Amino acid sequence: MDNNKFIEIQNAQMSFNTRNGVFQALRDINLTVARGEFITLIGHSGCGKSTLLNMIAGLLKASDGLLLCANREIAGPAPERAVVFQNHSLLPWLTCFENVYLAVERVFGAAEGKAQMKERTNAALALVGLTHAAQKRPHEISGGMKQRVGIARALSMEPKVLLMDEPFGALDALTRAHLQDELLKIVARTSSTVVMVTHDVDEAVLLSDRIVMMTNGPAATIGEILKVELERPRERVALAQDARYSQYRTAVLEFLYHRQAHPAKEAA
Ligand SMILES: Nc1ncnc2c1ncn2[C@@H]1O[C@H](COP(=O)(O)OP(=O)(O)OP(=O)(O)O)[C@@H](O)[C@H]1O
Repeated sequence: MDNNKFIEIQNAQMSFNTRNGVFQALRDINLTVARGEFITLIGHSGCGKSTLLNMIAGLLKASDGLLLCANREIAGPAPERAVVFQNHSLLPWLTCFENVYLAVERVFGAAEGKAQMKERTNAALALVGLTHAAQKRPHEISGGMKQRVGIARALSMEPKVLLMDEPFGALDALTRAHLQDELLKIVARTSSTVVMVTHDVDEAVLLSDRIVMMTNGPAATIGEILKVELERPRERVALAQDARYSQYRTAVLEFLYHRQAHPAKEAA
C-alpha cells in the first residue's frame, strides 16, 4: 500500500435532493491524505466541510466519484474511521468508562476477553488524562472532559483515521488550547492520520501538516491547499513569536476574507 495515498478522494461530488430540487453541495473534490498526516478542512459556514468529512466517515455516500481508505472503497461507516463530533455524543446513562468500553467491545468483542478490553478502555482514558473520571457520568464532568471522553472512545477503536468535526468548537478558549496541546501529543504518540474540520485559523495552523481551504458553496470545492512546514513538536507560545506562523496565518486569512469573502458579507 502506498502510504502517501492512505485516503484518496477522486472527483467526488455531493448533491442533495431537497424540496426545491437538487442542491449541489460539493464538486470536483480531489484529495489524497498520507498515512500519519494531519489535515484540517477550513472554509466559510455552509461550504461543505462536514459533508466532506461525513463522506470520508462513510456516513454519506458521494453522488459521484470515488473515495478510498487504505486502497479499499469507503462503502459505509467502519471503526477504522472513527469520528469525534462537536457535541461529543456520549450516552448519558453510562459512565465514562462504559461509554468507551462500548466502542471497544464493538471492535474487539469477537476476538478478546473482558480483561483485555477493560485494559484497552483504561489505556484510552489514560491517554486523554481521564483515569480519575472513569466512573463519572457525563453530567458530572465538564464540556472539555466530555470531549476528551469522545476522543478516548474514538482512539480506543485503534482507528486508521481519526475524523473530527469541530471537536473543540463548543469549548472556552483556554480549554480549547489545552485540548489542542493534548491532541498534538496524542497524535504524535499514536501516529494517527487525522482529518479535522475547524473554523479556527490558529487551530488549523497549530495542528496541521496541510490546511485544505474550501471555496464557498454551493458547488464548493478545494480552493487551495497550504502546506504548514513547522517542525514538531509544536509549542504554541514559541510559535506565537515565529514569523512563519504569522505568514501561514495570514495566508489562510487572505484566502478566507479576500479571495472567498463570505457571500452574506458581499450581499450586505
Ligand atoms: N442532508 C442535506 N440535505 C440538503 N442539503 C444539505 C444536507 N446536508 C448539508 N446540506 C447543505 O450542504 C451545504 C454544506 O453543508 P455542511 O454542513 O457540510 O457545511 P459546513 O461547511 O460544515 O458548515 P458549518 O461550518 O456551518 O458547519 C450547506 O448548504 C447545507 O445546507
